[in-house]
Amino acid sequence: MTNGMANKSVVLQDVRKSYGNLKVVHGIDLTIEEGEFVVFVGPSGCGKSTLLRMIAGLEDVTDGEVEIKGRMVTDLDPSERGIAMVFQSYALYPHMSVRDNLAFGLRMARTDATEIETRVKAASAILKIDHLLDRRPGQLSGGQRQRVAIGRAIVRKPDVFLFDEPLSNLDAELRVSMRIEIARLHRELGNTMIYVTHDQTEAMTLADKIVVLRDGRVEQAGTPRQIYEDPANTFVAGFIGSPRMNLLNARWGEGGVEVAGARIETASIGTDRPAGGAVTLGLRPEHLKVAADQSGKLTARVDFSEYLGGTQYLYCQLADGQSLTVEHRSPIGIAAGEEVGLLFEPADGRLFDEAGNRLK
Ligand SMILES: Nc1ncnc2c1ncn2[C@@H]1O[C@H](COP(=O)(O)OP(=O)(O)OP(=O)(O)O)[C@@H](O)[C@H]1O
Repeated sequence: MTNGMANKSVVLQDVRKSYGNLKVVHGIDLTIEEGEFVVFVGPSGCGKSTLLRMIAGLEDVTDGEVEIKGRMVTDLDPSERGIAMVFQSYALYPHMSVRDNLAFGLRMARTDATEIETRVKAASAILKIDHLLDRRPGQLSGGQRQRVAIGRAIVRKPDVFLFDEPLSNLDAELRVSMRIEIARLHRELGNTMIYVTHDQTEAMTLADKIVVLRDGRVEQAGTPRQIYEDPANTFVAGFIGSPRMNLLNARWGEGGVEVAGARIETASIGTDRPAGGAVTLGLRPEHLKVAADQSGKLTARVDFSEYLGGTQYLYCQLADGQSLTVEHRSPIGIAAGEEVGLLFEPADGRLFDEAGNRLK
C-alpha cells in the first residue's frame, strides 16, 4: 500500500468520473509534491471541483487511484485521508461560536481538551481572529467567516489543504487581501495545498504549479511562468493572461508567416514550414507597441481605446478584419479611428498548428 516516496504528497492515477453516462473527468494523471501549492483552473464545468472532491473523498472515483502521502486512499472516507477542505460557502455552524466552530472537528475526533485549546489559540493567532472567538458566524463579515473556515482546517493539522473557490464570495478588495493571506499561510505552514479557482490572477499568484483543465482533461500543468510564456496550445494561451493573447489567423510564407498582408519573420520563433499552410500567430498585448511613425510590422486601425492610468488598451482591427488588443505601457494620446503601425519582437510571438498545438 505504501510506495515509499516520501516527497510525493498526492498522486492521481488515471482518475475518471462519470455521472451515469456522462463522463466529466477523462483519466487524469498528476503528481503533487510535498509542500507544493497547486491550483486547478479552467472554465466553468471543466471538472475542477469534481477532481478536488475526489481527492477529498467527497465524490467517489469512477475509475483510477488516489494516493495521499504514499497511502492508497481511493476507498477511504474523507476523515481518514489526512485532508482538510475549505469551501466557498464557508460551511460554518451558525448556532456555534467561532471558538466552538474551530474546536468542533477536534472534539468529534476526541482530541484532548488542552490540545484543542492550544490548537484553537495557535490557529486564531495565525489568522488574526483571536478577538472574534466568542462571536457567532452571523456576527462576522464575509472575510472573517472565511478566516474561521480556514482556521477550522488548520486546527486539524492535515497533510493536505483543499480549497474550493474559497474567495469567490468576497468583494474584489477583500479577495486581494485574502489571497495574500493564503500565500502567507502557505509559506508559514509549508503544507501541500490544492486550490480550485476560475480566477487566473489567483492561479498565477498563488501557484507553484498550475493545472489548466478543459472538459475533464489536463491541457497543461506547469509553473505560472511556463504556462504564461510557453503555453502548450491555443486554449491555454487564450485562457491565461488578461487582456487575452491575440491569436491571429496566418499562413506560412517564405521564411515566415503572413498576417493581414504583412510578413513576419519567424526564424527567431524557431520554426519554419512549407508555404501555404494555415498557422496561428499568438502575440501578447503587452508585447505590441505603437510605432512613432506609423511604420511597423503590422498596421492596424484603432476601434476603441481605454485609458487605465498606468497603461492604455487599444482595441484594433487589422486590414483583414481580425481584431487585436494592444496593451500600451506609458499611455499615449491615440484616439479611435486612427491608423497605427505596431512593433513587436518576433521572438515574443508564439506559433500554433491547425489543431491549436504549439509549434517550436
Ligand atoms: N452530481 C452531478 N450529476 C451530474 N453531473 C454533474 C454533477 N456534478 C457535476 N456534474 C457535471 O460535471 C461537470 C464538472 O463539474 P464541476 O463542478 O467539477 O466543474 P467546475 O470546473 O468546478 O465548474 P465551476 O467552475 O462552474 O464550479 C459539469 O459538466 C457538471 O455539470
